[in-house]
Amino acid sequence: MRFLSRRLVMPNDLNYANSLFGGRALEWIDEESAIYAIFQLETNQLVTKHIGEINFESPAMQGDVVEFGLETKQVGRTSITITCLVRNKETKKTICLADDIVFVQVDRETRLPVAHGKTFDELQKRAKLEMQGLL
Ligand SMILES: CCCCCCCCCCCCCCCC(=O)SCCNC(=O)CCNC(=O)[C@H](O)C(C)(C)COP(=O)(O)OP(=O)(O)OC[C@H]1O[C@@H](n2cnc3c(N)ncnc32)[C@H](O)[C@@H]1OP(=O)(O)O
Repeated sequence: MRFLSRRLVMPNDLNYANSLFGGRALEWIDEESAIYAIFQLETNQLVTKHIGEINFESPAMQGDVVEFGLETKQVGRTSITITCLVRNKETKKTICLADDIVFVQVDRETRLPVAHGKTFDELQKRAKLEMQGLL
């Protein structure tokens, strides 16, 4: 899993209990995962199809920096399934885990699913090269 992005928890992100609002965390997860999926599949014609179970494990407080770990779990014909882990940058404590986030490539005109032409192995190979700084 690669931690590619960070955000600062600001006053506007808090719930009545002064911790990070769950809805804001979901918004960030959707956005971070979409950006990751766009670069994995090399297309921006993606829609969020499904967000599976999300487990909120510990709160984030105002002033905390949270980081987003992203990983490709599965690659289908038109879809990609992503895991997103949000954790506290400093303590590394897990804030929440979204295990099944599915994006589908759709045709610009018809908005129906279309094949993206990528495979899991291909994406894994590319990720390895990126981690070695070769891409
Ligand atoms: C260079 C930088 C540029 C930056 C510039 C960025 C600008 C560009 C930003 C774009 C960023 C996008 C991020 C926006 C995120 C939203 O906010 S999108 C808005 C919310 N989402 C929607 O409105 C989608 C509404 N849903 C739909 O339109 C239709 O359901 C869909 C997506 C076309 C799919 O239709 P469908 O009949 O379910 O299709 P179907 O063929 O049955 O399934 C398609 C695939 O989904 C899978 N699937 C279907 N149902 C499920 C399910 N329940 N669970 C799991 N998988 C499922 C199927 O297994 C299949 O996968 P494959 O086997 O083909 O890989």
